[in-house]
Amino acid sequence: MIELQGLTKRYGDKTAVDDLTFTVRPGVVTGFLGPNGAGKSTTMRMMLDLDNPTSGSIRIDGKHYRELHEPLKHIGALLEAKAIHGGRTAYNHLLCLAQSNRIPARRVDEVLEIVGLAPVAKKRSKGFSLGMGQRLGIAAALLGDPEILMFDEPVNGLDPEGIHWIRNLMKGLAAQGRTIFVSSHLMSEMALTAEHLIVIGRGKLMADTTMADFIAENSRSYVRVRTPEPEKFKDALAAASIIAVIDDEGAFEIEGAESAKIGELAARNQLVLHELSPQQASLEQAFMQLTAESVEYHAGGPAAEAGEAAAPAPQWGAAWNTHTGKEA
Ligand SMILES: Nc1ncnc2c1ncn2[C@@H]1O[C@H](COP(=O)(O)OP(=O)(O)OP(=O)(O)O)[C@@H](O)[C@H]1O
Repeated sequence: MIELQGLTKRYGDKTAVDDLTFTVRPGVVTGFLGPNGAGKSTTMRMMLDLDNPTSGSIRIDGKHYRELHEPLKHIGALLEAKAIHGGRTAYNHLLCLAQSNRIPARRVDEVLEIVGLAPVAKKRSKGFSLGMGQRLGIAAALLGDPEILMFDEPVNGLDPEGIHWIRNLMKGLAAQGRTIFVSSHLMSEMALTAEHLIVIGRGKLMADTTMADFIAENSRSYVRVRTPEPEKFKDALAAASIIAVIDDEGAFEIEGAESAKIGELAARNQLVLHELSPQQASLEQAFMQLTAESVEYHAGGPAAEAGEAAAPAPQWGAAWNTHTGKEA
């Protein structure tokens, strides 16, 4: 479980993360959404102790990251596949991580098997494709067999097979009772993967709810009807006091009535229907609706704010030795 309480991060007078309070629970995939610049990466970096909050706190299974004894055994993360030292073989890369966290070497073979890299374990990661690099990053995240896993944009640049694989991996890990927290810009992918959603905009919490409720609450649902007898259908609707609007294609859009009721109404009036379909917005439409106001830079809008030079970021994992060394 990951618990955020009043988490705030300011860079000068810019508030990147603004008083975030939420809990990421085990057993489900929780999606982390927000427009560009909303503060997702900053939040994830603070969760991994790569950045200090200005105020507020983060608890990983009840403890601060620094209090975790061998953090890799509690929380694993895929931030950027590029962080891998290209000169090493996949096996050696993982072995170094394992050794610095006192994880037995046999676990390296296990994770290579899980991510499907066993056949190329002795190859240098320099020659790896993007998909192989992602798999290696995931192998590193799984190394300590942690109960909590975080993935920042895990499917970026992957082919459909790779996307499918990561989706099933995350769902499988959640089904084992682990806590899975994942950010992605690909709404259609998120809709297939996540059961719960945390949505932020301009650093603030905008939604903390199930996927189904998020879509229902932030979009319009209606029944779409096409008929070759629109005038008669209009009369039938009017007689039943049902209000409809007609779209550009001449189809009826009816809110507040179930499709069964509309179908029965048409049957009673002996009307032919060519379409009778309940319409539910996609996650993307619901997301756009909710976050329209909080998008930092619209297309064609103002350029990035001046003076926002981002400091080079420490890599996650760089401090593993220090932490375990200090507290071992
Ligand atoms: N080191 C830094 N110094 C100054 N400003 C920063 C720094 N890091 C992030 N910011 C600013 O904080 C805000 C949040 O950035 P962050 O990268 O966390 O957003 P994000 O939701 O991950 O965006 P994206 O989806 O584009 O990756 C942005 O306005 C960004 O410019």
